[in-house]
Amino acid sequence: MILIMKREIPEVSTLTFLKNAARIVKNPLPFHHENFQKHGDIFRLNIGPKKSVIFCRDAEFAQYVLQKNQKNYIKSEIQTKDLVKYVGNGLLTSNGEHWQKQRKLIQPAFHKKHIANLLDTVLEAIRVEYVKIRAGKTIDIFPVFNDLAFQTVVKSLFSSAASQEEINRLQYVTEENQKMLVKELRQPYKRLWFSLSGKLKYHLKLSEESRLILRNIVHKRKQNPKRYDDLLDMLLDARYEDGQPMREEQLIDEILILFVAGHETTSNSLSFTTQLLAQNPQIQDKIYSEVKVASEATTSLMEFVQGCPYTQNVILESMRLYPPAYFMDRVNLEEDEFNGIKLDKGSDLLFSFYEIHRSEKHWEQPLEFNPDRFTSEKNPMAYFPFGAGPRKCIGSNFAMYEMILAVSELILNFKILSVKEDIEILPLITLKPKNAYVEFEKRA
Ligand code: HEM
Repeated sequence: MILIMKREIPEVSTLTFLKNAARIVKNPLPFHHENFQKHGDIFRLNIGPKKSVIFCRDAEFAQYVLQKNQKNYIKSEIQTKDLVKYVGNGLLTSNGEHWQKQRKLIQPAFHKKHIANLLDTVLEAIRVEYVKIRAGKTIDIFPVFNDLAFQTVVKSLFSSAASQEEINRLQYVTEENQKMLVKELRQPYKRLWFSLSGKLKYHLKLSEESRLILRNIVHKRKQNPKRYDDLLDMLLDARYEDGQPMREEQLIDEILILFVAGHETTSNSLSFTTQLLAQNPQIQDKIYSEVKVASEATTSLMEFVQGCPYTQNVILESMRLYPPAYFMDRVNLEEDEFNGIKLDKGSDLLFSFYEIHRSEKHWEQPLEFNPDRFTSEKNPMAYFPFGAGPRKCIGSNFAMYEMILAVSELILNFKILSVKEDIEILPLITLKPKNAYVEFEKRA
């Protein structure tokens, strides 16, 4: 019989939390790091009377919660209540039976064989955005990738059914509402003011406007006998076990969710990757050689992306150091215990993927950018860029193929030059880049 010792969770007091509040609002990661260094891989942060969050950077514990005992863990209200009012109740924002039903229905649309049909559209969208890149000028690369990632999701969903004006408006609303959500989460004491001042109402109206645009696109598609084999066709074809299709408002919720989930994460990751490449010209050369060979040796884009393992490892390594989804929260439905740590029912858990991905326990020289570490696949257990378990990112293959196409197309056409030493981060709902300045030199 293995005897497991009971372990108390070290506590960080409310006073310490309040003393550090200003720097936590600016960037919570150094505060988290200091506490992990002081207390170990788990600590409880008291944030008010009877309110605390348990912070973890234990990969095994994360696997336990997200995979082994996932039935006992649900998402917190940030995603299932706060985000719902803007994007509705779909994959990212629901729990329990409703989530399960939607996941089963939507999963097949993201199968590799369907994504293969979308890759030409994705590459076309990438090329349109890269026309904006001017060689010899210092630019912040984030806005380019931000537009690229939005265009890619919209065009994969609707082919050419949405006008550029509609796409721009959908992007504007998605981004404005995400900014508003950040304000609500970071400044909860202003919630009453947001409501009284009409700010909240304005943002809910924006959501309604998006829904109207999407309803029109869906109606037109339903009347059009032509097949496009885009994501919208897949979602319209999908049937629940009882043979019924998705209700129209549910379909619109899911589309809004794909905008939110698929756009900022990808643009963050591409921005960080580009900055890391700017600092590592020898890695750009290796990508260039691989991509040149793959583009000559393959006949489809699916073959091409699968023929670029080094480029893929560069992106994986970039997401290790800068995971766009840098934390994940869960709440336990019933009391639980893991390795002697007792969790009361309803505990708020927050796993820091940023810390797990940089932990010396799991990674050799963790702060070094070394794509080759993924060749040996030594540490898959401590790597969570797309989450884990049944709620793992449904768009992970789509995102990887899109990013391989984006990086390879960039390197085929340009050398990326470094213009600043450090890579700045802005940890909001996702881990965003800040001042992502680089320069480009056109390849001959
Ligand atoms: C680099 C790009 C991406 C990253 C790092 C990323 C990361 C993640 C993570 C960590 C989760 C799990 C959240 C949780 O369990 O709490 C997730 C879920 C999700 N992602 Fe992604 N994602 C990316 C791109 C995409 C794309 C391109 C799409 C769609 C086009 C997408 C759609 C979704 C959806 C719908 C969910 C919810 C799945 C569910 O709960 O069943 N993601 N993503």
